[in-house]
Amino acid sequence: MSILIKNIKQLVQVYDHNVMIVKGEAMKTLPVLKNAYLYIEHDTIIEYGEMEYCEGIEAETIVDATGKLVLPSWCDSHTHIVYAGNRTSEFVDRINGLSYEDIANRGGGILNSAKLLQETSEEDLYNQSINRLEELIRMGTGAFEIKTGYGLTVEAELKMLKVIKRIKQESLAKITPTLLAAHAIPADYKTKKEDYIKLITEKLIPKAAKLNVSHYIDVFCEEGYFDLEDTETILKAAAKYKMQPKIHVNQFNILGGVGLGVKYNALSVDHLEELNNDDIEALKKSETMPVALPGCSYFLSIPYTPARQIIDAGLPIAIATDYNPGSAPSGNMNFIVSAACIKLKMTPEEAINAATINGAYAMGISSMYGSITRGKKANLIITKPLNDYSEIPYAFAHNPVDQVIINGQLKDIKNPEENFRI
Ligand SMILES: N=CN[C@@H](CCC(=O)O)C(=O)O
Ligand SMILES: [Zn+2]
Repeated sequence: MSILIKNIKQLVQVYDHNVMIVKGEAMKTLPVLKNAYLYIEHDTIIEYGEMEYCEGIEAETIVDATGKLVLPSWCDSHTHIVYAGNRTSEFVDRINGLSYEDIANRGGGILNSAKLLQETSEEDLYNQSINRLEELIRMGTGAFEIKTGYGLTVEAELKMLKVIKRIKQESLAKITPTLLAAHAIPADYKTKKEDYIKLITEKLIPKAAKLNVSHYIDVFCEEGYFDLEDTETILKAAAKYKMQPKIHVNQFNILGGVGLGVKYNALSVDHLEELNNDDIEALKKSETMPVALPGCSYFLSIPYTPARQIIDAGLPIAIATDYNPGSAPSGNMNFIVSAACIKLKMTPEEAINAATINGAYAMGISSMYGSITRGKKANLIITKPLNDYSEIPYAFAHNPVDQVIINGQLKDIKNPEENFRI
């Protein structure tokens, strides 16, 4: 199977060498080829160049992209897309004045989603989750990290892992599973948190490792959830099974989770709505990707991650949706790219770098995803007619996507019958 896309107005994020990460000042650059073609065979980007060099190239499918842009699919490195039902009643409670913390303190929040998930069959959970995922493929996302964390029992966490495994096997999208082993303390363990941590380290992690689905471990390191010591205990237990940390830190309070993540060679530290100089200094000495989640800040009306401080310190940053039922019930990366510009004061170049190559890095897949590079996977967005890539974040809440190519397959996203499964 081969596809030739011709007359591309801007071929965005195009690299001759295999870029893995973009940091600091370099994030201001987004390499673009104007009036270009792109040639794909099977699932792989084979060649690209200016239209004058396209002569003689033949393909089974020809796409005329006159007036349109082509860029790598969004790489969403932080989602909780596998969940049951929703939490609209808490949404209304918050409108009426309760905080996220108030809701959690009265037994709602994550515990609410866990109860629903425990009562939901594996099949139903799979169907709810894959439907959400496919809606997002239509909006341009081609790679997703998916966390467990709404199980809160060994059995329900393993059910989540099995659902993620099935999505990974069946979807054309690239899936990176993460075991969010410690997301909240279940009501039964309220006065015996140590016992719950033992359950995680002695039962859940070994059983999850046996399933061999996830190579990443996550903990919600936060006041009222898991403190620094708990987090370290869990990261140590997971390290025995070679699970690398990707952790929730600094959402509401700074506990030292960034430094701890760096100490355990975290692939990413996510949220960072609160951040201090020690955190910046720790990140400077690391290979860890800071990840901002502007959809969560928007939905909960909490501070936005200080992305300028991070980038101006020479660091990289990725942006992701945090798609979940409690703090960010949207997985629309187009909105996240806009919010990064409007609220985090990132330039369009920085935001697109953060949503593509750096998002891929935060999932450990940037050698194959996140840029238009020969040999990388053909996961692409073909936009509606646009003059420039900066119109993507500018027209916030618009959908710039016209067609997608996912794992080398051209998809008609306007057709409700279109399928995105292998
Ligand atoms: N903060 C921890 N976990 C999710 C929210 C979970 C929920 O409220 O259901 C987050 O990343 O925001
Ligand atoms: Zn999250």
